[in-house]
Amino acid sequence: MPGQVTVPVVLVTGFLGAGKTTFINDLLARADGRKIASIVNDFGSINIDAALLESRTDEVIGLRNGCICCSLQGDLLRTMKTVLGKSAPDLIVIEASGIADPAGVVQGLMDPVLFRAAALDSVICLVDVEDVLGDPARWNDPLWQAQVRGSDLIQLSKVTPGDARLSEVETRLAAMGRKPVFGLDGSAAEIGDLIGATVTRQSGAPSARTTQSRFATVEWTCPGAVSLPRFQGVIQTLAPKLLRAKGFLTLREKPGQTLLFQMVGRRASLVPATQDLPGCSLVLIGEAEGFEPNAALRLLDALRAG
Ligand SMILES: Nc1nc2c(ncn2[C@@H]2O[C@H](COP(=O)(O)OP(=O)(O)OP(=O)(O)O)[C@@H](O)[C@H]2O)c(=O)[nH]1
Repeated sequence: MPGQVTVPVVLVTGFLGAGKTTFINDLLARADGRKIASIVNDFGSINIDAALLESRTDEVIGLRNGCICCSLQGDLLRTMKTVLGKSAPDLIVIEASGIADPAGVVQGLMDPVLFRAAALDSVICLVDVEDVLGDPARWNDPLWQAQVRGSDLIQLSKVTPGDARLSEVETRLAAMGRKPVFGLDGSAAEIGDLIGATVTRQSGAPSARTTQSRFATVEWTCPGAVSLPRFQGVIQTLAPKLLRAKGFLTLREKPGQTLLFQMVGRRASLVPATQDLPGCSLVLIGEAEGFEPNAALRLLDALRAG
């Protein structure tokens, strides 16, 4: 279309809990008046990431119940067209789920009609330094590798500035051909680092297709409040098999207050949420081999009893 403005698109990828939402929120806080639309793909039907971004972005759309690298590719394209049709943002940021292979998302975004209106500028991958240093097996994880190799830029998260092991992380990422690396000194990539880069892309089949069957997910909601010690007991029981858990909680001990629960590996936090959501809604994810959703649901359901 003559005179059509092409909106830049940034895809944010990275393993479960690597810090994608945190990075996007930080980016939005530094938007300098730019109108940014965010499209967030959570792996479950409860849209936690969309809720976490809502207050910071001009428009946030959650894509649920599937993965945008495969089953939701069509939904992503339709959503992009809707966003472009109604608001003409300055930038579209897409957060892939932590189980997505970015190659599948990139393939969808290369749709020639869409590309004229919204062109993918860069793919940035969040690499959780605590995770790779704490669990060196992550370097050989095929999905993690697909996320790193499928990106143009790397942003490190959970960095302790001055940590002598950072040079090892940098060297290993460089050996995978991944540069530049942001965050070695704790800093974050700017919007200007993410757009305007000319990256040559080729459409092709996604490299890894292990994502859907590899993980098991539990979604649990409860209209009322739960007891904190009993909730902690359930999480402690499940923790060895969990890769990621997140959600909103209401506790009997703190009536009327919504809390945000986050767990990545063995590290958990429970902090006041900025949203006011009644009851509890949680998403738990683990490797299908080892994590039993029905057993987890039974433990969680027992929390309703008091
Ligand atoms: N200390 C520290 N914590 C971080 C950093 N980035 C993220 N976190 C924490 O890590 C947890 C997961 O962060 P998110 O931003 O939700 O991660 P995500 O990649 O969006 O998670 P999924 O979408 O579930 O895959 C949260 O408790 C964050 O507060 C960081 O740079 N430093």
